[in-house]
Amino acid sequence: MTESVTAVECVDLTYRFGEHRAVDGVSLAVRPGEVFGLLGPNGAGKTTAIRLIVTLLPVQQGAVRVFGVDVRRDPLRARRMLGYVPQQLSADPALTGLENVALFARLYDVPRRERRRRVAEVLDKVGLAPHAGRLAATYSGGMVRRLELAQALVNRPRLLVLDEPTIGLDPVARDEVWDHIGGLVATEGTTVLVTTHYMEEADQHCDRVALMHLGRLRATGTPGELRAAEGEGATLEDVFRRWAGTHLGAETGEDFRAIRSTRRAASGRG
Ligand SMILES: Nc1ncnc2c1ncn2[C@@H]1O[C@H](COP(=O)(O)OP(=O)(O)OP(=O)(O)O)[C@@H](O)[C@H]1O
Repeated sequence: MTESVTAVECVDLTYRFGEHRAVDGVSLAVRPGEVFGLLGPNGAGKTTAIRLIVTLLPVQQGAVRVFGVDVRRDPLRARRMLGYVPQQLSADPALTGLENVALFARLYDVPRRERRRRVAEVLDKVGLAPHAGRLAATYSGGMVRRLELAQALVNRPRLLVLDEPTIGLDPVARDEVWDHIGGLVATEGTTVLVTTHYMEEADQHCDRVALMHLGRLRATGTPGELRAAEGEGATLEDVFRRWAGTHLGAETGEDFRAIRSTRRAASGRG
């Protein structure tokens, strides 16, 4: 089924921390059922933009609509349609996988009689059913990410918003996370808005991307369009480097404790 309403629409969105414009006149439209990547280096403004979209920061200037709902006017209605996986850890290491997801089912107000089934369903969807009874503290970094995905999915969101979903993961775990994201789009028609600074991943897994630098969108298009405009043989990294004048690094595989410190450092909370 084709939906005509835009999944996420930002119109001249601006957000200031004091005098500093973290997001500066951003306009973008995410289409229903696409995987849209917001790309940029640390400090580009990606997380701030995402937080505005998921209603965790108040819109100061401009507008955000999620499936036509103005998040400033009706944040509760907007929230009901979205699932959000923040960059910071949202899984509790002292709970089992199942308990973590059950907690989110309660937070999202999933009807009591449906909770057990929904929790089992999403754990199965992310491949964690066999490990549901284990403490999250014993999970690998990739399993933690998939658990967080399950937490966000228990609400059956139309829009899934992921902030750096593969940061700190090894290449195999990263592929697994992307496989699950791709599966969701294919089976449920979920719209995905994702931030990343891994250009190769964006190239491979996003339908369209927007490059963000110093609070502004510098280029938007399919990865193929952006590469072609840059010149023959160009990579998305080349496109990005031209706009940002910087290069983006790689990460190695990590476990729960290491990923916590990586994500803390990545979010500036040291
Ligand atoms: N709470 C805050 N107070 C003041 N400035 C902030 C705050 N949060 C972010 N900023 C600043 O706003 C700008 C954008 O930050 P933001 O976290 O949105 O970038 P980002 O692209 O998501 O980077 P990262 O990948 O590191 O999260 C940066 O210059 C940052 O220092």
